[in-house]
Parts: sequence; C-alpha cells; structure tokens
Amino acid sequence: MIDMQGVYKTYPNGVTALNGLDVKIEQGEFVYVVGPSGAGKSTFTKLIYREEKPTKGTVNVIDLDMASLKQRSVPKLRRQIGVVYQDFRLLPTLTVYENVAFALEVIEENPKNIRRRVMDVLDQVRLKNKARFLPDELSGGEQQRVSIARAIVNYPKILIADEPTGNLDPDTSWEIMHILEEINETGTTILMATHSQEIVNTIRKRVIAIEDGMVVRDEARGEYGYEY
Ligand SMILES: Nc1ncnc2c1ncn2[C@@H]1O[C@H](COP(=O)(O)OP(=O)(O)OP(=O)(O)O)[C@@H](O)[C@H]1O
Repeated sequence: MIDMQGVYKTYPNGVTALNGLDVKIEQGEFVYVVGPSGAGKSTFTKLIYREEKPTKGTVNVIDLDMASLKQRSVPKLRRQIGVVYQDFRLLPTLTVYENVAFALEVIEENPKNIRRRVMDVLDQVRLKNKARFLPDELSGGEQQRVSIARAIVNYPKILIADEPTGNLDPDTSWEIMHILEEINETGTTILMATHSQEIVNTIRKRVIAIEDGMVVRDEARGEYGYEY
C-alpha cells in the first residue's frame, strides 16, 4: 500500500528532512508515527499524498510510482487518501453538511448519492444532529469529527492523521481515537503522527519512530518510547 525505499528530502532552503527513510505499510494497518519535533514525520506523510516530492529514492503509494506520476493524475491519487490535521481546517462559512459534501461535489457525484453518503458519514462520527451547524458553533472535538467525516466521505484507502488530537482534551481525544479505530476496522489503512504517549501506550498498534529523517524503530505493538 505504501512502500518507500532510500527516501531523501531536502527542502529548497537546504534543510534535509528525510535522510534515507525505508518504510513498508500494508493495507489495513494502523500505524503510529512518533519522534521528536522536526524529525521528519510530517514530511514523511506529505510524500504519501504528494504534497511534497522526494529528492531521491522511490515512493510507491497504492501501486502508483510517485516519481513518474503526472501532475494531472495527482487528484486521482488524492481521492484515495483522506487527510486530517491538528487544526481541523474546516471552511468557516459552510455548515457541517456542506463542509463534508464539498469533497463529493468537486468530483461531481450525483446529488442523491451525495446526500446519502454525507448523512452516513455524519452518522458514523455521531454528528448527524449537527449537520446544519457552522464550525464555530461546535466544540473542538466535534470540529475534528467533521474533518474526519470529510476525509472519509470518498471511501479512501488511506487515512492520514497529523496529530489529530493535538488540540483536544483527553476525553475528546479518546473519542477521536475510537472513531479512527472504527474506520480502520472497515479496512482503511491509518497513519497517525502523534506526540501523545498516553494514546500510543494505551491503544497499542504498530509504532514507527523517526529521528533525523530515518526510521530508528519499527515495532508491531510498540510503545511511545519518549519522555515528552
Ligand atoms: N516547507 C519546508 N521548507 C523548509 N523546511 C521545512 C519545510 N517543512 C519542514 N521543514 C523542515 O524539515 C524538518 C522536518 O520537519 P517536519 O515538519 O517533517 O517534522 P515533524 O517531525 O513533523 O515535526 P513536528 O513533530 O514538530 O510536527 C524540520 O527541520 C523542518 O524545519
């Protein structure tokens, strides 16, 4: 599903964020990506949805070779990958329903399918009753659930969550984790970059630790392994 071999990434300012990274992730896995700030976690996830290109090395995602992927094929790749950010990134003037429907409207799904699918995912994240609310009428946890609904509305094969609980209190964070686990149970591969020792050590999954742009640890049911 995701295969990176000998991957280097140097940004135009000369900073080397990835330094010979090797990673293989199979369909249906749930993987935590941990490591110190600046280690290269976000850069690693950005290579997967082609937000960034590698400087050197091979990156294969869903059987597509990122080196030869044409710019016009990038939207097709992105339809198969959902992304959730720490800061939600909802459109503030659109309702919950519209924020989620937007992702389907841009790919010209038919209106009847859109309605059914949006209500299904809002049900999945337990927000059906808030479909008409605006983002700033919701709590942080609810906003994150909308952003998860938006990310999965297209049935993506991969869901990338970059510190999805970074702005949330502990109770709300557990709620988000249970929703991510339910999504994973339907076969979606999940990659979650996190600094939460408590989550990683409680809901045990594969842990990939990145330091200085390299994988320094990869354990099937790993631990967080840092003191911060
Ligand atoms: N667009 C960019 N241009 C230049 N340098 C960048 C860019 N994005 C990241 N970097 C640098 O690359 C290195 C790795 O950053 P990255 O965001 O991948 O780390 P991270 O592990 O996700 O950190 P954090 O846990 O703080 O989010 C850092 O030194 C960062 O300053």
